[in-house]
Amino acid sequence: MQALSQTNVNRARLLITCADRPGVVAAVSQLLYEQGANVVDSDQHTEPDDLRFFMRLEFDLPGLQERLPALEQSFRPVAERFGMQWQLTPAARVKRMAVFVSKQDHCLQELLWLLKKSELAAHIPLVVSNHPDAREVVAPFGVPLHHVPVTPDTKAQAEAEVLELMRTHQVDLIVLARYMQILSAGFIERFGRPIINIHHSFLPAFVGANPYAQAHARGVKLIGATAHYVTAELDAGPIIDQDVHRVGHRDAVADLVRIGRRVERTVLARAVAWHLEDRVLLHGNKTVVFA
Ligand SMILES: Nc1nc2c(c(=O)[nH]1)N[C@@H](CN(C=O)c1ccc(C(=O)N[C@@H](CCC(=O)O)C(=O)O)cc1)CN2
Repeated sequence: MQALSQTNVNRARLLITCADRPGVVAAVSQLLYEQGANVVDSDQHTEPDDLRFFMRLEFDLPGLQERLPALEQSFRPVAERFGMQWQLTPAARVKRMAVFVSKQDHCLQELLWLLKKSELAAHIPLVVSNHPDAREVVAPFGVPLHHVPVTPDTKAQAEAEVLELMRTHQVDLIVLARYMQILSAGFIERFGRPIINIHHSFLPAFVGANPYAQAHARGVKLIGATAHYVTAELDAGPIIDQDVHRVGHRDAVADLVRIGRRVERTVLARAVAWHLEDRVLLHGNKTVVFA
């Protein structure tokens, strides 16, 4: 069971995806009005290519916690009428986020710092790493680190151990904060919930390992970082956020790595915050982000 944060316990978020047609917005608004809800934020988008409709609403409903089952029950006929995929989430229900890291700890540090400053609406029950280095990073934040070494011969056993940790800690979201192990399709399927990765290049350029070395060899004038959902295909999942920074011929690979760290941690933090606030909707292998 996710913890309830101190945010407005009567606030909820409703995400909707369906085929676009007249009457969708009116039907949703009318239903919420009839249930006594007050809409405080609403955003929508219709994809021109396939006329797919996306909507995100935030609303307040007094006694939300007790009235949620009845609200869901009353919304179902509207969802069925329009063929909606939908998700109704109390804003106070804080997601449980596991962070995975290898040796580069700047993205982990960013997430832990933002959590400490209450700028990230999540609870981090554990950090998982294939190396022990981050133990000193997490200690001041009181977050346990589970060191699960991975070798080609032990990968399956290691993934089974990590999956059990995800289950026992009731993890809703995994964030790969420069975790340098490729997750198997089986792991992704068995976890069955969102996994966000920060790739240290402006995808789709420079997929895979060592993107800064690849970028330097190519003579790029921009380096970047990409936060994306993880799929079985490496660095090919739906992109949530990206950013870039200028570089030049005087910059060695080490300079690209140094400059890139700032971009990586900013992009990952923004993407994770948007996911935690239920602002990211999937559209095939793309996203609609109501930032
Ligand atoms: N199924 C997926 N797993 C992971 C993804 C992904 O998109 N899908 N992203 C990576 C992160 N990553 C780049 O951002 C990345 C990590 C690791 C490698 C790689 O070649 N790793 C080698 C071994 C590395 C080591 O010895 O530590 C490997 O696993 O064979 C490439 C890209 C995280 N996982």
